[in-house]
Amino acid sequence: MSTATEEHTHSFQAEVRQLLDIVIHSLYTDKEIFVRELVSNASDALEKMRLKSLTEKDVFKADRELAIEITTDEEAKTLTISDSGIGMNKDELVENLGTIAHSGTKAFLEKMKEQGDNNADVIGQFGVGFYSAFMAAYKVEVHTHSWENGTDGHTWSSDGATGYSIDENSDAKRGCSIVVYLKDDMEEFSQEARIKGILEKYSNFVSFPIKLNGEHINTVEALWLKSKSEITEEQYNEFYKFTAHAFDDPRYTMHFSADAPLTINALLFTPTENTEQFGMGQMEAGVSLYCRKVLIDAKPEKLLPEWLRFLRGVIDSEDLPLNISRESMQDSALVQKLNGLITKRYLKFLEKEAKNNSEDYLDFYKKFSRFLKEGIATSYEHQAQLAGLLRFESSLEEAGKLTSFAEYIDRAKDEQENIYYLTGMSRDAIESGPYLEAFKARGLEVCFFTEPVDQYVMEALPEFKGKKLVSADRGEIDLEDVATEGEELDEKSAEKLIEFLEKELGERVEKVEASGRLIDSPVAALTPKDAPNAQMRAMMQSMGQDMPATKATLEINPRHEVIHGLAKLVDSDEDTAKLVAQQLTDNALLAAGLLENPHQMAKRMNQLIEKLVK
Ligand SMILES: Nc1ncnc2c1ncn2[C@@H]1O[C@H](COP(=O)(O)OP(=O)(O)OP(=O)(O)O)[C@@H](O)[C@H]1O
Repeated sequence: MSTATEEHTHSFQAEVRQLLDIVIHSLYTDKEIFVRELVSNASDALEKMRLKSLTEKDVFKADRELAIEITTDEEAKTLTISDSGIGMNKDELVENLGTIAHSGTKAFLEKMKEQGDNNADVIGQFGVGFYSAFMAAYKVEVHTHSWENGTDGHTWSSDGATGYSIDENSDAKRGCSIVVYLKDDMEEFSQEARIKGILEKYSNFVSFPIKLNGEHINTVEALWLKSKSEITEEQYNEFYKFTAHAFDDPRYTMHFSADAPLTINALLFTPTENTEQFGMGQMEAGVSLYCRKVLIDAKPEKLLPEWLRFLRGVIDSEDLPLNISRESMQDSALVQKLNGLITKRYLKFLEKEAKNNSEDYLDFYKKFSRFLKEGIATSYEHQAQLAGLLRFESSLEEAGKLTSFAEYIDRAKDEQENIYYLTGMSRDAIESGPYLEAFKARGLEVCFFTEPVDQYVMEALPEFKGKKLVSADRGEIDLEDVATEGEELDEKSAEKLIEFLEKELGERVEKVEASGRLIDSPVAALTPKDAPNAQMRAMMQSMGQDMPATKATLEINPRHEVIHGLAKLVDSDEDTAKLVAQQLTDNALLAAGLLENPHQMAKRMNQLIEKLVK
């Protein structure tokens, strides 16, 4: 049927060869998924065609019906899936079916490499799209003509080994016709009944007619418009996998309708896996916008906030004008309103899940907390709800146990006005730092935040339910004195010591103070109000930003033996006192992550040791 005029052979990109090797040799036990992949691609190509025809006048064979035609041929052992969608020109064939454009597939390969032989699990989490056809095929042909008038038709053909050929094909119709030449043990896919059984699962989600050997087999149904009681879990799962090209089951399925203030039918899926965690690029928005069953935009970017890009599914609103253009839609007040309403509703859903199924929620949180935190740092509107969804370790809970701000408030005394937290590299790092002891001694709980992004997140979050969020390394926190062991340095000696320290330390610190907050440490450096703290500084510096030096307040512990000793040393041996003062300051700045020039420290240490051993 095709007329080959000139033949071109091409090699697959190395990654494609690698991928095909995995697809052909190891693979999914579930062989039939390749049918789903091809039908799903056909459906996408048809949607793109429908949208294109709204704006493009010059379409090749514009009157061709938008449909999918599937034929089985038991004798020839072939399965053919044809669509009248947008098709591909030659460059697009090379780009789409010769390289790996999809960043997810690259991540898939990486993950396969990491896991070695044990890859069945990994495969379950990723799609390999079109290439999955080679699970069943010894050869695949794609006959295609792009929607663009004036371009040529082509046939792409490959055995899935090293490369493919592209020939001109003047008979190619608009769209794609994919012929799968089945391997001997895959002949079942050339039987009509087998294919019919497979298509039953999702053919009704396709909004175009599907014909199997000439017979129309689907009734287009908008699952999201049906009532929950009519839908089985399997239907929800199939719908998710089909429309989102997903390979996991949805973790949460949220299906609701509302009449006021807008008429909405929404079906939102939260995936089981966060593919960004596997080092994939940023996900694209994945909730489609419909108006009365008609697709307006498959991936509208502003329908939901960017930090909800992991959601999949459909939002259908009758209030949208059908003829709205995609560009003006993005910025319309209506879409903004939808955005706000649905985000609130979804966060409420998460709140409920967190309360009723806390184990499952924690699993979700471990994989998806990054998105919630991104939300706190970037959207003021939903901050309060998002803050309630945060989970973290704290000084009053054992290691590994996560808690929330609400639980913190329950445990705190009524009169406590602040929620205290510390950020650091790990729980260990925070616990061995100088800041926690003062809070511990006073029975005050401190939340631990140990991810690098937490610094940004906490800086962006001023309060929770009326309690101020305060970093425990801040100088301005007024902690009441607690009775502790050790005699306090008398007032006169303390004043004298402070005067000595301020003179000796000069520009290195903002000021020196005696405080009641310290328990086990002789000194601590406290970050002044409004100055970026250590983690923030490190982050800004790693991004190439110049940071002015932060001058800390040096607090001394007048009950500590080292301070008593230093006070005496000022009178008896001023040189050594100076060395000790500088060294204590270095120690405090080091613990605070504020030490700019550590080389001096080693030199001074040596001087001190010298004095000690003499
Ligand atoms: N029937 C088709 N009509 C037109 N273009 C197609 C068709 N099938 C595939 N393509 C093109 O080939 C590309 C690669 O397809 P493939 O199934 O490998 O990945 P994908 O659909 O982009 O990603 P995924 O399936 O992982 O979501 C598609 O993005 C699309 O541009």
